[in-house]
Amino acid sequence: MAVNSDTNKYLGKMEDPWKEAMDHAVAVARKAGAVIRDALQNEVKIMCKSSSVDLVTKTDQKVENLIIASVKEKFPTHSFIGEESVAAGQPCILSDNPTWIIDPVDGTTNFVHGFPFVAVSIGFAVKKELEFGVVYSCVEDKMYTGRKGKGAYCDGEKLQVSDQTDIRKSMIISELGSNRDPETVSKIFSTMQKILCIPVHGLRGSGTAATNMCLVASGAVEAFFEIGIHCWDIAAGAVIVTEAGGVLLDVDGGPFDLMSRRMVSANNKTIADRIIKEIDIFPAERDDAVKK
Ligand SMILES: O=P(O)(O)OC[C@@]1(O)O[C@H](CO)[C@@H](O)[C@@H]1O
Ligand SMILES: [Mg+2]
Repeated sequence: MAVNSDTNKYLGKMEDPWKEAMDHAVAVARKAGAVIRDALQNEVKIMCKSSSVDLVTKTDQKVENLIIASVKEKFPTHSFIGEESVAAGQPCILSDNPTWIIDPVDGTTNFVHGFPFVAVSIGFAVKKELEFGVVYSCVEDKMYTGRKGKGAYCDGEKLQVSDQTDIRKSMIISELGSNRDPETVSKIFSTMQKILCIPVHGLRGSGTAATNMCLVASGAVEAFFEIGIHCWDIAAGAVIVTEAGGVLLDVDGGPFDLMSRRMVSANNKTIADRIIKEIDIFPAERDDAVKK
């Protein structure tokens, strides 16, 4: 049967209603990454947000504005949750509307120190369900993508999590975070100590949650866990990990909740459950907590 090009277009859209949005995310993430790379050549002026170790720069704000303006022009009805917009007082509520969840510079501390792991992270959710994720690790120039039901890729190569089920042969990645409350820091260290002493092969941290999740998806590490991350750090990575065959759980073993600021992402449930056994949970206010 002959199919004319209009029908093809229609069928194409039916096959993937968010293809255009995802292609746009990849293009704008690449553009944003080039801005970050350029900025790395210059002296960076540092500002602080919630504390002296919660850093932000003009580049974070410039890149977030660039991404939002470019998406708004193409998809004017869509909603946004962006790290710097939330810091400036915008609400952090995930509605049913198509929503872009953006971390313009994941790894700002790395960025200001020239530590070479910085990512642009763009997740996209519809009816509160994540549809695709794009993480551009811009210093390495690696483009990671995940599309619900269609797999995860890095620069066109299909990603697959590690098949390791033995925690003693595993490499784990986590972060120390930016909370310097001594009680919280000691819980983070005690969790890391217990995991190290299982013993695991190694414990790492890249300084960017989005990159950490891509490392789980690539099979370079078996798991990444953290309490204190935000939805913009992990929305894109969540799709990339699950599409590479991995699992996402809450740190208490319950279902993953994007807005809860707690997550274990792993190659499989055996590894995730083993890590969960060692996590000393501490409180972190939800991203969507109603502000008084
Ligand atoms: O502020 P940024 O640079 O976008 O986020 C960086 C980051 O340190 O914040 C999270 C919470 O600690 C970490 O997992 C993540 O790597
Ligand atoms: Mg971040």
